[in-house]
Amino acid sequence: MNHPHTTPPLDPAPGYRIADWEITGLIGSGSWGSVYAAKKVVDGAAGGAAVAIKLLRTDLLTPGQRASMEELARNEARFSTEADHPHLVRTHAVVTLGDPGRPALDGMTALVMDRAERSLQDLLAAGGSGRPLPDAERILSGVSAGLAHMHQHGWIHADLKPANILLGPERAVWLADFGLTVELEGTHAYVPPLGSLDHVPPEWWSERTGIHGTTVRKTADIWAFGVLAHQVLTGGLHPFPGSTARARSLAAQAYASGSAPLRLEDSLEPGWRKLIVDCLAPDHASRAALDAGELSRRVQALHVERLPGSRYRRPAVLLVSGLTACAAVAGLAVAFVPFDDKDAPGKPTSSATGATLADTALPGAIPADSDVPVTLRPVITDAAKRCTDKEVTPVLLAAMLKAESGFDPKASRSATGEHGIAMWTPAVFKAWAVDGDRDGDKDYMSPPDAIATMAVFTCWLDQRFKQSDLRENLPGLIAAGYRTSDRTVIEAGGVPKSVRPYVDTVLAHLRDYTH
Ligand SMILES: Nc1ncnc2c1ncn2[C@@H]1O[C@H](COP(=O)(O)OP(=O)(O)OP(=O)(O)O)[C@@H](O)[C@H]1O
Repeated sequence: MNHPHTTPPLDPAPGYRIADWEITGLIGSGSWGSVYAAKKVVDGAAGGAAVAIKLLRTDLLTPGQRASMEELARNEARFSTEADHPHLVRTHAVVTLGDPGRPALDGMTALVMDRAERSLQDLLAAGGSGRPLPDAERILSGVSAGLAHMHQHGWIHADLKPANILLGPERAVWLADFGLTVELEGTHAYVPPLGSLDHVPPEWWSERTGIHGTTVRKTADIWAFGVLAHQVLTGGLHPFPGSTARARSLAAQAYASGSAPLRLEDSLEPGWRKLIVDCLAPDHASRAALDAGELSRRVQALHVERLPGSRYRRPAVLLVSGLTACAAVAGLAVAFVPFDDKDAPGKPTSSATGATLADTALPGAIPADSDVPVTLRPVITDAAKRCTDKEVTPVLLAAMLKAESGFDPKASRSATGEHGIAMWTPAVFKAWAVDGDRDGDKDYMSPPDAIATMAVFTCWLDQRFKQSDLRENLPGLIAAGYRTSDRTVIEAGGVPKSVRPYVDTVLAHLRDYTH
């Protein structure tokens, strides 16, 4: 952020305890706080899960700065605790320090978060420029999914930049730093006049700053994403020329006013170039055509991951009429696109399995001789691609669907209010719903919607368990979490007794599909 200063660390020494955690060292300092490495205290010693603790300070400030900084601290605490998505950093606790003996710390807010290994900024700083980061598309895919979730809930991040993207264990990608996050009031909200010069949209400079602050709209995040995507795909190059942030922002304003063209790096692939051009539409109105949900869908479609040891590229989740193999399921067409380096798009699908050759090479692919209905196979395979975590595979989803409903799209358990092929309860489905067939609505009785939503939810469960240091028998834990809840499994420290028979059934199906 473009803040007046970076605060000196507060230096709570290693060994200092904050609620159930013990500080082990300083990670770094930002504009209004410092972040410390810490560990959970277990049996009196700091031997538990690793976390990061951000101490938000409001000392060292003039009274004028203090008011807006206190608001930022409140914001950060509020949005951090409400954020609940695999691509938003998770906050375990917000603690107000009570330490009258240390006035510098007394009354300070501490956010206890999942600990990242590095930020995207660190990764960009370490790499040479001109080449995409090794994991560029996967990172952008996570960022766009997190952003879509925020916008869907009416929040604007308002400070999207590489320093605020954290990269965690197990290849996690988290949006972080919710200090400037705001909730929409109608079509816009107000933030204090802060933000990274390199990532604010050109209209930011001409928006009035009133008593509420500066106007910010969702399209500001879309612009910031465009800048960030350009940086990630070119090893750090900003889309606008200039050796200082001020010069680059002037170049962006010249482009927005029509006096200079947009010149993106030649090396960008056409699909990405088009997406970045759309994100960097010169004004709010033209940028508003692209909402974060659509942005995320386009990014997922461009996210083509190379599988180690495979000559195939992982198929993107994409609708391309004319190139698709369609499977009619419950009267709905599900499209899916094979990708291969050498072969032309539209590579034939195997009519026996409904899956592409590339798909059968995917880890966890549904075997040709299984009892999974042929029409469902591409739907399940497609759904599994929504999750980049290796545990969520087509065979795991298939095993769960078999245990849930025996693959019956009309299944229903009225006693528990569970319906459809994935046995969703409508309220839970609503919270996670994905439009799997992209027909404009999300329906738990529609197999593509129900299965895509199952994939996204199981992906989140998988990440929740890994973050809670539950790593053994993840397929079993995922099945248990699906039948109960993430919290029940985490509190039980494994598969709860009540769902053991169900989990055993899922694991038996999984074995059938993998042996
Ligand atoms: N959850 C986390 N896990 C590990 N490191 C973190 C975590 N959150 C922040 N950090 C790191 O701590 C340092 C300080 O972060 P902080 O958010 O306070 O400031 P910043 O983002 O660098 O700057 P500013 O707040 O001014 O934008 C950064 O290096 C950041 O990458």
